[in-house]
Amino acid sequence: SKDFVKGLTVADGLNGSGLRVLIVHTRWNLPIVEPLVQGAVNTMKSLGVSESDIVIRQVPGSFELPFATQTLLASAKAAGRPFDAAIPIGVLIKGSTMHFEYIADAASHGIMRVGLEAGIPVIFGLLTCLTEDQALERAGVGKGASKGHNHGEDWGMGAVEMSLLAKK
Ligand SMILES: O=c1[nH]c(NC[C@H](O)[C@H](O)[C@H](O)CO)c([N+](=O)[O-])c(=O)[nH]1
Repeated sequence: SKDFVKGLTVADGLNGSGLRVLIVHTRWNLPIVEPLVQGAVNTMKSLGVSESDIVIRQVPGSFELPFATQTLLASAKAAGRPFDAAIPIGVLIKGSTMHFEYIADAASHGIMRVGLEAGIPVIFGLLTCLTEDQALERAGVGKGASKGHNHGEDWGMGAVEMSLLAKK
């Protein structure tokens, strides 16, 4: 039976073999970012993507994700080893100032623009949470009994699906 997670169903026939995927993740909120990265990697490997075709790089925070994704996609293409998709991963947790809103807005618009301009699917791997507990649950490491659902898995699946869509 297909996993049904809030409107997300597993697309049929997702074969990721031969795809190259870039993951750029933040060091901010790393204890939550790490399980998200692992969830994306494990899901992509389960869909046939080779571990050696998954390149993982890191940046300080979410505000740096658009630039890093843009420049790494461009340099891989220039080197003749283009990526089929990119998954920028960051966790924004609302603090006591408006910093969160400005970064969340800038990073989300930036990430969207990078994908459209590069013509390469860029998955929205940003958690924008009001509390740390919300973020932990969405990384599948919640403190409650359920532990939540690791959204990194959805992002890995989306990267494979969108790569195949772009190749058709
Ligand atoms: O990834 C994050 N970066 C954050 N700030 C750093 C920002 O992304 C940049 O790295 C920094 O402003 C330097 O450019 C965060 N907060 O400030 O709350 C946050 O929650 N998450």
